[in-house]
Amino acid sequence: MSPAAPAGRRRRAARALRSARAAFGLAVRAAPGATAADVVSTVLLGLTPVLTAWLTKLVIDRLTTGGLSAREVVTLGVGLTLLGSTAAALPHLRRYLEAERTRAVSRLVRQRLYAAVQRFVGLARLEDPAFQDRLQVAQQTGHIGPGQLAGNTLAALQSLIGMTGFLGVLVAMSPPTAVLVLLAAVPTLVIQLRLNRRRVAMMVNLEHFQRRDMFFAQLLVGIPAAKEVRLFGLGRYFGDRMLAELRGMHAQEHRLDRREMRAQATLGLLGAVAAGTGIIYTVGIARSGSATAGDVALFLAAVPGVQSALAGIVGQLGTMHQALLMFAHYQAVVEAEPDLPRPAAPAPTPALRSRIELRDVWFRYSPEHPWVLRGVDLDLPYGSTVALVGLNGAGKSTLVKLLCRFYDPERGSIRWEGTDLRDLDPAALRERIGVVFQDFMAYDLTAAENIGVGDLGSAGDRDRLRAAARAAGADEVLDRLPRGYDTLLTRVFHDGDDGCAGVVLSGGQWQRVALARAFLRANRDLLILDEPSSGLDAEAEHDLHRRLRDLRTGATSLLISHRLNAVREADLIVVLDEGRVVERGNHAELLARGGRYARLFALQSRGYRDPGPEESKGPLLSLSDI
Ligand SMILES: Nc1ncnc2c1ncn2[C@@H]1O[C@H](COP(=O)(O)OP(=O)(O)OP(=O)(O)O)[C@@H](O)[C@H]1O
Repeated sequence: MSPAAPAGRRRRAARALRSARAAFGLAVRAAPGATAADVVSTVLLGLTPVLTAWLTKLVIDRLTTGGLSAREVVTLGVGLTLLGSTAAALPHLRRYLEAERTRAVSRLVRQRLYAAVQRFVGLARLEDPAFQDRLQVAQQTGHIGPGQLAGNTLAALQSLIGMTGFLGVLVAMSPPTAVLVLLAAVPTLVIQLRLNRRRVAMMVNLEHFQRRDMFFAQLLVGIPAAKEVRLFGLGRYFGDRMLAELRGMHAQEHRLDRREMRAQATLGLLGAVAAGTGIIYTVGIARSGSATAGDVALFLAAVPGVQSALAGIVGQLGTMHQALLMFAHYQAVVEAEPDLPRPAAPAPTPALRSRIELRDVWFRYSPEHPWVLRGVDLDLPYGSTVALVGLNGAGKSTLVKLLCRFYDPERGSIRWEGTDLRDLDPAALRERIGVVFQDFMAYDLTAAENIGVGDLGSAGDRDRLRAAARAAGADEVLDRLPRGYDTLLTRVFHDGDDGCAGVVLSGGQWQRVALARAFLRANRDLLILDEPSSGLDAEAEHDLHRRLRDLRTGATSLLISHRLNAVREADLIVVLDEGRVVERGNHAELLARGGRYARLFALQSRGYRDPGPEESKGPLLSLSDI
């Protein structure tokens, strides 16, 4: 055996111990009263079978020797009845206490898990598939672990008390049988622990299958994909892919189940042989007169008593081990290092009064990905509107993510009033920014909530919500909804009170709601609009840009748009190509330069005019070119 093996085992044991301590701590903190009451019930329940067997032996011995007085009959009867009542009632009390504890633990664990996820201020961790797998395991099993661990420990304690009592009896009556029964349990314990490790490894491994299975199932039943699934006839295709994932999972489970079944059956056989040997031995000594009938009865109760208690302990240890291994994933998420370094003493984030500077910014999503930004130098001066244009994939939205500090540049720096974003508190920085993301969220909430989440401090102020909606051109649409601003904007949920279904907004209407959300933060220092008008009709777009002009007065804004007409009034237009700034200037300067911007602008404006004789000679692009 290599010297690394014991070290690995020690590390595993130390990790398990740490997880166990954390899990117990959580269970006790979540439900101290229920846990204490459960401990008392457990001790009582553990003592009951041994005391019952002992009283039964006394009854049999007294009966066979003929010395049972009326007083003893009453005493033994009352004792047996009390023990019977305890054995009958306490399991129900324990079930109730366990349910109470499970609920309390579930609340506490979830609260900690989601608080931990919120600590990841960036996006990289959430976009890592391996971390997502772990997060899913933590979500599904983290809340079970501590409760289950406490429950299993108490059950094991109950078995241990019972076993100790019966073992005492066995040792007194037949030490070799006691040793045999104990030895028979050792392989069970070892094999059970090994099987558990395999099961947990399999469960983690299956998580990826499960997420894909859920993904295909969601495509089949969810609303977002319903149109394409029907039109393209994808139901069968996605159904087959879902079943393939399910088959993959079941094949792994099947292999492990078979292995477990074989191991359990062999171990059961071993236990039966040990018990049989012990019984033959005791009946033998009873026949020779060295034991009473009561002793035989007690022995007959003690052997299966020890065995079932041992099996119980091994089973409980197995489940505890499994719960611990699963809980370790929860622990790993809760204790994960922050995804972005946060300064111990963040610099204050001042109001924007001079500029935001990007200096030689290089960025890629990971070392395996290509560079997305390659040495970008850019200034966003206070009070100006900078427009960012470029072809698909040029890196525009990525630059927005860096400005919000969802990621850090790999090289170079972004400075806010001269301070590197890495030295600021991300929350304080984001407080100063209002954004409409290209892939903005459509929340399955009411219209008022959909706007209010833009600034929770103003969410209850209906006048401010209306003003933001008016600025985004959404007020009229929302007013006409069945319940006005209180209408649910979804078909996924209905109003819990009267079952009133929500409504579905059009793409452009949603975009106005998202704009209203950003306008609720309009007093922020930097307003970023990533494709704010892509879904709007021509009239609404014209209207929006007029409003934006008013709103931008005195504010600093970054505008991203493929519609060059929408950015022509910007103070500075920056053309990004494959992560590099290739042109910069105002609209007139860029047109005069006759470069990439001028070509793109000519191309777009040509599309709005009747083609002249030269232009109508042929299409720029036909479907056959694709
Ligand atoms: N989370 C991510 N992980 C890995 N690569 C990404 C991620 N997000 C974007 N990319 C890649 O980065 C490049 C730039 O994407 P980005 O969204 O910044 O382009 P864009 O200029 O905004 O494009 P568009 O005009 O189409 O919105 C693309 O090649 C894209 O595939």
